[in-house]
Amino acid sequence: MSASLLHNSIPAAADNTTAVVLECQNLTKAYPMPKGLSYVVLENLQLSIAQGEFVSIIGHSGCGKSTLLSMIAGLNPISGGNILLNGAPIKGPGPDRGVIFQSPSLLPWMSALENVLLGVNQVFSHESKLTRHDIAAYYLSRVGLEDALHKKAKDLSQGMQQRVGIARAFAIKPSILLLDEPFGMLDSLTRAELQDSLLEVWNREKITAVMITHDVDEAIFLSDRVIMMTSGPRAQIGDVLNIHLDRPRERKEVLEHPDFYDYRGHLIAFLEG
Ligand SMILES: Nc1ncnc2c1ncn2[C@@H]1O[C@H](COP(=O)(O)OP(=O)(O)OP(=O)(O)O)[C@@H](O)[C@H]1O
Repeated sequence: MSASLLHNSIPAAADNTTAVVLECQNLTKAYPMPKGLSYVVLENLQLSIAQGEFVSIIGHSGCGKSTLLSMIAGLNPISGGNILLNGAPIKGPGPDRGVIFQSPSLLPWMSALENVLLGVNQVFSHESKLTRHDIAAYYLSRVGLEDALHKKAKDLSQGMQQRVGIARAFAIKPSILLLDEPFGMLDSLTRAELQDSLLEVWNREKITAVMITHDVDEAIFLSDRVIMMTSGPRAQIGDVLNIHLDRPRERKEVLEHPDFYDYRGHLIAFLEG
């Protein structure tokens, strides 16, 4: 198969000269309430994410993080403003967005390979069956599942199922990855292993990513930028922290980096403030 199908040539670092992939302009979301009232979760939120950036979003429970991500995914209608993906307004879900939820929701009776192929077959329908198989198998092997391609999803551990979820999202070669607390249900050891796997495959592809997390260490380890949301209602972006740690990153080096505890202190102070 052609190498271009397996490897993106997206620039490694996002800077001011890099193209904007995602833009939220005056984004507002209000949920209807009884008696004709509405609950304004987000109001006039502005957010711009450059190509190849890995951005995490943190904020208190209920501030509207999942609401924001679900609107970018096209699964939740916006109430005001705009969300532009590669300059075009988002009108609904689409394969240009790879979504990784806390629970991967695989089809339990299908193998790991078949689950990944569901998306690959749709997006690469013009490719041969062999090429589509190779794409799915490649991404499963990148997340450490080369020996589990034919195992049924129902027979995989929770961590392995989430690995399939990661492979499935990367394999469709989306413009942007949307991760909603992807490791929230895993024990701490599995969580660290999955973070390493995600980073390993992300380092090769540098697909623009937006991740919601409650874990400040995870946010620092994975991100170029951490966005801190104020508490709702009418949540906004309260602060932004740029993470200037070299890539590729190793967990031990990040934890021992002299700036790590400053970053951590900054994020925790915001959350406690
Ligand atoms: N479909 C809905 N209808 C009405 N209100 C909703 C709906 N979905 C979410 N909300 C409310 O909007 C607010 C934001 O919810 P959201 O799930 O986006 O927050 P969050 O920051 O992701 O929370 P958490 O960190 O706990 O996952 C909450 O007050 C929630 O109760």
